[in-house]
Amino acid sequence: MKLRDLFSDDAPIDAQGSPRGAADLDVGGLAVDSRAVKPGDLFFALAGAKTDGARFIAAAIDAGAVAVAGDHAPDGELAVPFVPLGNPRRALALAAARFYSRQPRTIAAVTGTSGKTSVAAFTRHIWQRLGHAAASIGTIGLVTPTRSVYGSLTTPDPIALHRSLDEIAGEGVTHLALEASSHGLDQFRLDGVRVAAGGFTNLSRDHMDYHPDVAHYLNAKLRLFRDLVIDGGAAVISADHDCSAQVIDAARARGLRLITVGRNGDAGEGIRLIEASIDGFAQKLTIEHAGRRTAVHLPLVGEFQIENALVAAGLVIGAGGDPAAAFAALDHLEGAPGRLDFVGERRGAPVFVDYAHKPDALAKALQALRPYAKRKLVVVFGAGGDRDAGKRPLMGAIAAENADSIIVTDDNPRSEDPAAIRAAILAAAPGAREIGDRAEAIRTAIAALAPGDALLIAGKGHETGQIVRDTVLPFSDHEAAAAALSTSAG
Ligand SMILES: CC(=O)N[C@H]1[C@@H](OP(=O)(O)OP(=O)(O)OC[C@H]2O[C@@H](n3ccc(=O)[nH]c3=O)[C@H](O)[C@@H]2O)O[C@H](CO)[C@@H](O)[C@@H]1O[C@H](C)C(=O)N[C@@H](C)C(=O)N[C@H](CCC(=O)O)C(=O)O
Ligand SMILES: Nc1ncnc2c1ncn2[C@@H]1O[C@H](COP(=O)(O)OP(=O)(O)OP(=O)(O)O)[C@@H](O)[C@H]1O
Ligand SMILES: N[C@H](CCC[C@H](N)C(=O)O)C(=O)O
Ligand SMILES: [Mg+2]
Repeated sequence: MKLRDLFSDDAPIDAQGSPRGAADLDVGGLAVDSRAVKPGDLFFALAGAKTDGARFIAAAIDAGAVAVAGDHAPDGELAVPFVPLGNPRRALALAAARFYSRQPRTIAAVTGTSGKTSVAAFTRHIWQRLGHAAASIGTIGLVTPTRSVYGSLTTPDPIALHRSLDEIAGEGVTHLALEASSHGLDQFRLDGVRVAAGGFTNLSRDHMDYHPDVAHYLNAKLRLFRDLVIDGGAAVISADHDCSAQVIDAARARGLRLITVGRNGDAGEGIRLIEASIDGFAQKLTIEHAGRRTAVHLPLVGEFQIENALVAAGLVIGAGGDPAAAFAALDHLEGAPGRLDFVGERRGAPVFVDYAHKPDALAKALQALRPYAKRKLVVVFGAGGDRDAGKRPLMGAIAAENADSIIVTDDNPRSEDPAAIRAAILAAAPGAREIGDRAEAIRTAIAALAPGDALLIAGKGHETGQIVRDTVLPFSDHEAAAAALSTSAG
């Protein structure tokens, strides 16, 4: 592709010392990491959290970059043309969208502190039931009708993202549900994606190691509605939270089609939850949309899954799906792997694996399981190293308040001292036990289960490794629980 075709008119590529004719240069690929540059690539030098890509321009050119783009030209002469950009991350995403030009024709994206992975999976399930070739991209990777590929980021970087969109569109995927993380939105990773419907679940404390304050965190999420959903698109917003009004205002300001969901959802355009009750490991709901009531049998544990299911149904409707068919599909939803996943029972006490690794999620997961614990509600959890340290005592206090028995263990200590992470949680959870080895913590918890108890193993969900320093040790809560369940007598 020609260099000129990667940029829109607001990126004047012939300016600032670029040699004449640079616009006609053939670009073979895009790169943001000098170590990944291939001959013929355009290298984007991005200022980052840890270092500045401008430091690696020489390395990128040595590796074969035919042009460089960035917000400031480096000192001295460059052997290749330089493209000056006001917002290089956004320009990168838009260039990636031009370079990898195909996208599934219907794309929905969901943001919020908790529930994104679940909503993306549910949206994919509903579309599939409606007969579409549907995929999802997020924390659990890329899932299409034919394959599943694990990815390390919730919202992939723009080059990987647009490459995937182009690839799956080529494979016939017509519908895609995407997770929009606050990092992804803040770093413009999703710009250039044609989002027909945006969803919002909720907002609570997370990522305070990245965002300077909650307002910044919310503003990053609001970019989905302010900047990304296409004109005339839909905004599907859970209406039951303090922050809901701000999200609704942002969507209104854009003139998006508003679909509010939940107990405060609009019973006309939106989806109002009229009533909900637990039915074993499922829930019975009555919802109202367009003045019509529908009974739903949601085959999932956890009140929070109602919010996720309604946002997913709203996204399907907002992207043009038939409401009655979308609601009928809710009776067949499957939870995303590792989200309040029932993995077995000992002496009649159910054991669940869940991905709650932040305060509100832990509270919601424990509250969701309370009805299943006639006797003790037991929780095994830890907190990640090199992540927001402020959430550790909050999670300790939430466990103390919502569980009857607590084992604090390790969850990806990364470069930190695992004992110090545990100590920060334990300080707020008096009486909790400390067992650093996660497999042993799970074994101990399962061995002690008695009839009437319920166990929540929280924090790792679908993960398959324990990150200790630079090493990822194979570890799965599912496997650890299965092993403990099979060896525990009774
Ligand atoms: C803090 C953060 O979000 N960093 C993201 C950011 O990296 P960065 O630009 O800040 O990286 P940097 O290390 O400072 O380097 C600056 C630039 O120099 C370049 N470089 C660096 C070294 C070199 O030798 N050559 C070179 O060219 C880098 O490629 C980069 O372009 O941009 C990169 C490209 O898009 C991302 O891969 C990277 O995600 C890192 C790996 C990450 O761990 N991110 C996590 C925190 C994240 O994004 N999580 C969210 C949320 C998950 C959730 O909600 O739970 C997610 O969407 O996954
Ligand atoms: N709507 C919700 N409200 C509160 N808590 C929720 C909600 N949905 C899920 N959770 C909790 O959050 C955990 C993570 O859920 P999920 O993976 O769907 O969210 P996510 O937003 O993708 O999270 P992450 O940003 O960590 O990928 C669940 O295991 C559960 O404990
Ligand atoms: N995307 C999240 C996942 C956290 C999962 C938890 N197991 C941990 O390691 O803290 C993060 O990287 O912060
Ligand atoms: Mg997720």
